[in-house]
Order: sequence, then C-alpha cells, then structure tokens
Amino acid sequence: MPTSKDYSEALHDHHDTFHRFPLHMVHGIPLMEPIVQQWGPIEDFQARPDDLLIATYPKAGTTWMQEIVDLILVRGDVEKAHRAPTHIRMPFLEICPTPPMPSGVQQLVDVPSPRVIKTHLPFQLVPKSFWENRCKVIYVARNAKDNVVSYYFFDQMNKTQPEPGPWELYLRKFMEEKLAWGSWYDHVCRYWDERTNHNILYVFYEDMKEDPAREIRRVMDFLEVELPPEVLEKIVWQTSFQVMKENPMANYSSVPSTILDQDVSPFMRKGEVGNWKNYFTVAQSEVFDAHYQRRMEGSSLHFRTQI
Ligand SMILES: Nc1ncnc2c1ncn2[C@@H]1O[C@H](COP(=O)(O)OS(=O)(=O)O)[C@@H](OP(=O)(O)O)[C@H]1O
Repeated sequence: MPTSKDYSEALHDHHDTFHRFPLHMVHGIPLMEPIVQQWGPIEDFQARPDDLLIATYPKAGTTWMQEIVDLILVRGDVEKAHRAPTHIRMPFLEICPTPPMPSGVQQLVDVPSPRVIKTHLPFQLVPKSFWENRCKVIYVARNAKDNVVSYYFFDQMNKTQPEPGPWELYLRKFMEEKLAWGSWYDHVCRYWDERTNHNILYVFYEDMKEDPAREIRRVMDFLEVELPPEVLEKIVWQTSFQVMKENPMANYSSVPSTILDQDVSPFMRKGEVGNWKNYFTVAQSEVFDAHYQRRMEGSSLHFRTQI
C-alpha cells in the first residue's frame, strides 16, 4: 500500500504538471478531462460488500462527514484519526491526478477492508458493484445557495478545476447545471428518491450544524457502532469547524498550493448556514428562487437556507 509519505512526495514532485482541466461529458455529466479519459476503470470498479461510500455534490460537507465517520470507526481515538490526511485515509474514487500519482481507483486496490470511499458521482454514475453488493452509502446534501457559494470559492483556489469567472456567470452556470459533476438539482433529488431502494443514509448539512451530536448518532446507528456519551462528545468537538480548520490531517494543507491555493481561499472557509446572503444580490436571489421552485417542483426534498 502506498504510504501517506509516498503519496505526498509524488504530489510535491509533480505538482507543476497540474493545470485547470476542461470538462467533458460522461453519460451527459460534465467531469474533469482526466476522469473522462480514465472512465473505464472507474465504471468497472469492484466494490466490496463492507465498503462505505460517502457521496455528495461537491462542497456539501464531504470532508466533515469523512472526519465524523473515521472518528466513529476508530472509536474516538484522535491519534489514529491523525494517521494521514483525509484523501489518503478515505480515497476519492474518481479522482485522476497526473501519473505517477495514483488515481483513486489505483489507491483503493491496496486499502484493506473496511474501506471508506469518497465520491461526487451522481447516483447513475456510481459503479454498479456498490449497489449489487448492497454497500452502505452516506449521502450529505447542502442547500443550493450555500453550496454554490462554497463551490465558487473552491473553484478559485482549486487550480485543477475550470476558471470560475465572475460570480454572476458562475451562478448562471450552476443553474444551467454545467459545473463539474453536473446538476446539483438532479444529484440531490436522485439520491433522495433512491434512499429507500438502497442502503442510503441521507444527511443534511444544515442538520449537522444545528445538532451535530444528533446527526453523529444517526451515523453511528447506520454504521452499527455504539460509543459511550463522552466519546460522542469528543467526536462532536473534534469535528467542529474550528478544530478541523486547524487540523492539518483534515484541512487539506498537505496538498501543495499550486493545486489548492489556500491563500486565495481556505479549504475550511466559513462552515456556516446562510453565508450565501453575503454574495447573492436581492435580484439574484429572486431569480434563483423562482428557477429553483420550477426545477424542484414535485420533489418531497426540502432544504433550509438558514437555521
Ligand atoms: N466541521 C465542519 N463544520 C462545518 N462546515 C465544514 C466543516 N468541515 C468542512 N466544512 C465546510 O464544507 C465545505 C467543503 O465541502 P466538502 O468537504 O464537501 O468539499 S469537497 O467537495 O470535498 O472539496 C466548506 O464550506 P464553506 O466554508 O461554506 O466553503 C467547508 O468549510
């Protein structure tokens, strides 16, 4: 298994070969070029029955849920959770960095079971083996307005994603469902509709902010792990925004600034519900809401844009 050190060294040696990749389509979903070029092994990925998949639309709270899950699985042992950065502990299924850095699929071959795997793939692009094996899936969803603001700042600092351009145009691209990993609307709705057909726990970012202990308990129940109240309390604290922001194993500071430039915008940026109000103009908010209502009509899925 490549160690965290091997991976970090490869990342540092080859970071100058990164650039902003264009998006291409896979089954109608825009994805970064290297993912499209290496789509075959992703589609054919062999899940194991005890794999746990954490699925999200980008910037919905993936890293937060990853930290929660890891701390539950190590039963609150913080030292164990600090063994490596997030992307080594819980590989990102479809990511395809420039060789010789391993792709997510290559990384996962050597990970011993039970594996925890991150994906942003929409439901229909998740490799079939996850569903055939009835793998557990935790889906985190975040309200569209905070989600798009977070994605906008991320696309400024992530030098492998297409240039975000001005906010007004970025917001339009989100509404037109043209950002990487495609439509937020389809993403959140499809997992919602499928949650009862599969082993899917659906969690809202806003609920995690409102009552982290309650939501962590839901995750524990889903994972069939029992922990004493003081361990749960410890996990709440360790996965709080302020602690994760300072945790080098959770804040992506191990990734070179030529890939993730945290001087442009920190990975752990605000971590709030309602931060969108600082970026949407009143007019933008009205247009967005009207479009949102039409687009989400008939869905029983409801989000809170403030708590
Ligand atoms: N502990 C905790 N509490 C509250 N919020 C948190 C936490 N950890 C991460 N975050 C916020 O989640 C946003 C990043 O989303 P993702 O982890 O899904 O990003 S990624 O798609 O994996 O790149 C990003 O949101 P914004 O701050 O709104 O940009 C992070 O700050």
